[in-house]
Amino acid sequence: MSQSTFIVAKFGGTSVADFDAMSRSADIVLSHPDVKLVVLSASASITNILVELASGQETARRAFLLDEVRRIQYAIVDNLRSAEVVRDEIDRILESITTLSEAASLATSLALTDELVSHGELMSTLLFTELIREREVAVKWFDVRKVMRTSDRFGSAEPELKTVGELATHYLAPLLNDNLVITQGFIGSEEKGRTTTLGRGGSDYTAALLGEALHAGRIDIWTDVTGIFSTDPRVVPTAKRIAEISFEEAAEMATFGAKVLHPATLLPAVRNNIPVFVGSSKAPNDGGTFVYPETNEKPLFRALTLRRRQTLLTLHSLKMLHARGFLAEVFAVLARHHISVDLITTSEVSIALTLDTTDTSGQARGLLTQALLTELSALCRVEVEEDLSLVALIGNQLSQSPGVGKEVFGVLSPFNLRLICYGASEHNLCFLLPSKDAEAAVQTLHRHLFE
Ligand SMILES: Nc1ncnc2c1ncn2[C@@H]1O[C@H](COP(=O)(O)OP(=O)(O)O)[C@@H](O)[C@H]1O
Ligand SMILES: N[C@@H](CC(=O)OP(=O)(O)O)C(=O)O
Repeated sequence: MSQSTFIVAKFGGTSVADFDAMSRSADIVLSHPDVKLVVLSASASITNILVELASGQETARRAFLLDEVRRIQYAIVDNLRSAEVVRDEIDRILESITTLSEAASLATSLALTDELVSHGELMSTLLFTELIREREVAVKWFDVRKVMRTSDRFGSAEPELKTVGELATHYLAPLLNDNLVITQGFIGSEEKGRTTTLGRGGSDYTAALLGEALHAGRIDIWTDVTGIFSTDPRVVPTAKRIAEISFEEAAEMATFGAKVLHPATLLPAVRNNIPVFVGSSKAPNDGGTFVYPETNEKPLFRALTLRRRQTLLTLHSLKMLHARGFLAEVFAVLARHHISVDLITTSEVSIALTLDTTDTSGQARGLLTQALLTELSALCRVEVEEDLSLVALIGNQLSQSPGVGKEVFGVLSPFNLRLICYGASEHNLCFLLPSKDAEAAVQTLHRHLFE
């Protein structure tokens, strides 16, 4: 397969939310003959419902949630011509969801959660495959777990790249010669065959990983916005679309909370120089954003991102004054608990840090276990502050340009900033503030720097 033409197209939850959305997405696929592989998320809201079921629900709530899943998926089935065949398959999956939800109400586990949650992508892909088949196109449904080999870190499994490459070449590549292939984003399987997931929003990552494994020429991410904007258009409706953006800038945006791309999406693209396109399945003719290895334009201020539900840990130790090894001890504890630190500032007697939650549901609470707090408390006094948000200004040469601090922090003077990181990266300047002020801070900064 030629590297220059083959496209992997990924459609997110809103693009397969209902029959009309699926039909629009099918139109996009069929109008792009170079699209050979389609990666889908679960229909919008299905994953959230399955996550809730997996957390263990009492009978009445369970019945309500199961009805909701059935209602959303049946509404699509009912519009298909060969509804009965697909209905049987969807019914089998619904039965499996019911059984697993009952098990989760007795005892939950991350492995069970991944197994249960994977059913969302299994259903959306079955429905979409049938919809494409009705357009008289040679199409195959493919279970991505056959090739997406991951670690057994349920909930945020890491792909095993070499194996994924080998399995994809063996099982998936041959199918692409004569068929359009529809497969699942987000899910994978570990060595023993148990289902895993790549973390919330992980379908973008799947598309990029499969693009890498199969030497795609482009990865198209179809979502509900017409590209990557200067900030989340839901927060600032006047945000401007970015026509072209570099891998580096887009990766910074994704890492710092621009939900439009999963933070890991660009890793495979960067490794293989595969351009990424982001567009809206609701308005496919309105263009979008191209993400390229490099762009000619490198503006000082590129975009603003907002990441909610951040937790700040402040660790106070009098021992730290003129002492050696305190930071090393703290980081050893965090590493033992598989926690990567996101932002950090230090003073003579304290460390303030936030936890990197980008691979999880976006909430730090699960990371801050009692065992971790107990171990840290043995070293220092621990303070935990929640309900904070992280705002990042993404740009180029930020730390080498005079006046950036004055321009940014001057505008932010009405806000109480809890932590500032500036200087470590030339591509970002970030700060924490109470969540209640976060949108206002983004709106104010956007008005000042981008409008
Ligand atoms: N800078 C940004 N540009 C565009 N969209 C953004 C940005 N930051 C956040 N978003 C949000 O990302 C959403 C799309 O991501 P997501 O909801 O995960 O879509 P999908 O379900 O298609 O994967 C948009 O609706 C938008 O609110
Ligand atoms: N369905 C999964 C995976 C995903 O990527 O979804 P979306 O493309 O709708 O963000 C989730 O909700 O996390």
